[in-house]
Amino acid sequence: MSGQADFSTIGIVGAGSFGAALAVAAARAGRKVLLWARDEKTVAAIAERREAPRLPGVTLPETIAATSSLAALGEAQALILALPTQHFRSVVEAVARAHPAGLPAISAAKGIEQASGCFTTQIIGEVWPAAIPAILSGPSFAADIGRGLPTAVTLACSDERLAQRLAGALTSPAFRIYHSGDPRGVEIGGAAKNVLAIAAGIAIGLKFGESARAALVARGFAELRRFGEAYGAQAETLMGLSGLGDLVLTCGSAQSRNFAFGLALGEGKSPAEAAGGKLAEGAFTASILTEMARAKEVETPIADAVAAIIAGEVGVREAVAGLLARPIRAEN
Ligand SMILES: NC(=O)C1=CN([C@@H]2O[C@H](COP(=O)(O)OP(=O)(O)OC[C@H]3O[C@@H](n4cnc5c(N)ncnc54)[C@H](O)[C@@H]3O)[C@@H](O)[C@H]2O)C=CC1
Ligand SMILES: O=C(CO)COP(=O)(O)O
Repeated sequence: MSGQADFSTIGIVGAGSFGAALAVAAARAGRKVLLWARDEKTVAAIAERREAPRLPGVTLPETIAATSSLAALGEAQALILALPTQHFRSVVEAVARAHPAGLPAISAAKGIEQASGCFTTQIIGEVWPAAIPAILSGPSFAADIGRGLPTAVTLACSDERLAQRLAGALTSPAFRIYHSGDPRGVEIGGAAKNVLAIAAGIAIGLKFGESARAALVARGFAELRRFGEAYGAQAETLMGLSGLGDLVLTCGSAQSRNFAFGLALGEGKSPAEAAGGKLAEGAFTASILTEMARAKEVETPIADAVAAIIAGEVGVREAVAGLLARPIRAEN
C-alpha cells in the first residue's frame, strides 16, 4: 500500500485553519494536494478566491484542489486528518467507507475523545483498520505556517521508517518535520498541552503575572510527563516539540485559542462566553484527561482545576485558591 509510494499526492481531510495551513505547507513541499471540506461554500471560496475562509490572507497555490467528495481523495497516497477531536471518529468512519483499502492516515488533531478516552490514532485503528495510523503535532500556529514563518513539528508512526518517508515528503525549508516512532507520546503531548494552556490563560486573565505563568508551565509539564508516562509515552518524546515545545508556545501566546479561552475565563467570562465560537480543544479534553489520570492514580491538580472550572463546579478564584493551598512537597 505505502511500500513504493512517493507521496506525490496528499489528501487533507478538513479545510479549517490547520487543514488549510497544512495544505499550503504540502504544496510548498512540492506535493499535489486534494483538500476535502465538508461544505460547498469552503470549496467554492478556495476554487474562486484561492483562500480558505478560516485561513484569511494566505493564498492557496494552484496545486491545491478543493473537493467535498471523500471519494475524490482516491488519488492520494497518504491522508492528513485535520479535524476537531470530538468529530474525528464520525469523519474517519466516512473516509474508511470511501477508501476500504486503507492508506497512511496522519492525524493532526490535538485532543482525547471524551466518550471513549481514545487518542486519535486509536480511533483510526478502530474505525479504519486497513489504514496505517500516524500523528503530526508540535508548536505550530496555522497562521504562522500559512505565512511561511519557520515552524518545526514531529510526525510519528509505529513504523518509524514510514514516519521518516512521510516527513521527508512534507518538509519544506520553513516547515521542518522531525520523525519519531512514538505516536502515543506525540499525541499525548498535543492533547495535554491544550488543557494546561487554558490554566496559563486563566492565570494571566486574573493578572497573576509572568512568574505565575512560568510556574504553571513547569508544574504543568510535570503533570503532562506523569500522565504521558502512565499512558505509554516515551519520556524523551514529551521533552520534545510535541510536549514541552507546544506547551511553551501555547501557554505563552494569546494567539492560542486555548490560552485565549482561559484568559477570558480568568477575566470573569462563563465557559460558554469564553469559547466565543472558536475551537478550544482543551475544553473538551480536560474532563476525560483527568478521569484517565485518576484511573492510573496520576496526580494532575492543574488539569483537575481546569476541568472543574469548565464543568461549573468551582469559580476561577476558588480553583486557584485550592491549588495554592496544596501542601508543599518534593518538586519531582
Ligand atoms: N489552528 C491551529 O493553529 C492548529 C490546530 N491544530 C489542531 O487541528 C485540529 C483542527 O483544528 P482547526 O483546523 O484549527 O479547527 P477549525 O475550527 O479551524 O476547523 C475545523 C474543521 O473541521 C471541519 N469539520 C469536519 N467535520 C466536522 C464536524 N462533524 N464538526 C465540526 N467540524 C467539522 C470543519 O468544517 C472545519 O473545516 C484540532 O485538533 C486542533 O487542535 C493543531 C495545530 C495547530
Ligand atoms: O496547537 C496549536 C499550536 O501548536 C494551536 O493552538 P490553539 O488550538 O490553542 O490555537
